[in-house]
Amino acid sequence: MEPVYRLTISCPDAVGIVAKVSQFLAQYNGTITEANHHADLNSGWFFMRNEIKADSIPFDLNTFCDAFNPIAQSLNMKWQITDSRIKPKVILMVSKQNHCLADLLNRWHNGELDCEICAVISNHNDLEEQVNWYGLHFHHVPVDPKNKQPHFDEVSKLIDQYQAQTIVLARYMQILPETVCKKYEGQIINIHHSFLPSFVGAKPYHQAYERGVKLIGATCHYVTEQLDAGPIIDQDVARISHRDTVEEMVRLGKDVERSVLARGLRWHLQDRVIVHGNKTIVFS
Ligand SMILES: Nc1nc2c(c(=O)[nH]1)N[C@@H](CN(C=O)c1ccc(C(=O)N[C@@H](CCC(=O)O)C(=O)O)cc1)CN2
Repeated sequence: MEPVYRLTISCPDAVGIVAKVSQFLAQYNGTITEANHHADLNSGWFFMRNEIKADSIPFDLNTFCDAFNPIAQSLNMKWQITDSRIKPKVILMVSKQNHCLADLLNRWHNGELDCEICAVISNHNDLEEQVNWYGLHFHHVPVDPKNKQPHFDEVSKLIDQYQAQTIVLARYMQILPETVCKKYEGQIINIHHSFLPSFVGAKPYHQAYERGVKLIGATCHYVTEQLDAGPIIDQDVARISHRDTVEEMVRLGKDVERSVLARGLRWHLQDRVIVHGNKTIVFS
């Protein structure tokens, strides 16, 4: 893949934003290989994502930031620029279900997920052998139902030790405390096994079965302290019928969970997701 810089911008809408950013890049002979914009007329905010050929910019990222800052400040931008050659560090968190973990590990192993998986953390040791097969670190951090805080403290310590920027809850089944959610805001991605906002919380397939739904789904979202209510990155559904037992719904749902989590994570790793309030703009 051609090395690129990924420039993402959010700012109050105004005339000339695209022109000023494009003029800045042209001034330094920057070659734009992908450009996406969105003006949210309801909120009055503007969102941009540019990919720029890394070797077309005559200086490093720190110098780029110094040069771009005056424009960013003049337009009250929230912005970031990353280099596609630097693999994002990812930690996966699981409990007992392995279908999402197995899918992510396989995609990572065959190069579909361009990231560094630093480790897998679990409150159970069921999946240790599967993780070790890939030569990855596995940390079993048990949960004491009477006092969960030591578990969360150890999880936070491991995230910081590995310097992971992204944490993926791949059917990890513990509710993270507000402290953890705030500390890693915008960095924790969850796969919820329903089409949110329907069926929040535990056992959504059982809730759906009792409701008699004709569609089941999965939702990839950022984690906030409010359970299964964070900004949605991606969703999908599958048809079911009265003939399906809840076990069949779970089986059919797993395919949706796997594809939605992989797609949402890939977009996040490519800086294609911008969070604004409790929503996302996804430049897929
Ligand atoms: N703060 C948040 N934590 C978590 C979120 C979230 O959105 N915000 N998503 C969940 C994942 N999840 C559904 O997708 C989910 C996981 C666990 C539970 C739950 O009730 N867990 C029980 C313990 C269950 C057990 O010990 O087996 C609990 O934590 O008390 C509901 C929904 C991940 N965390």
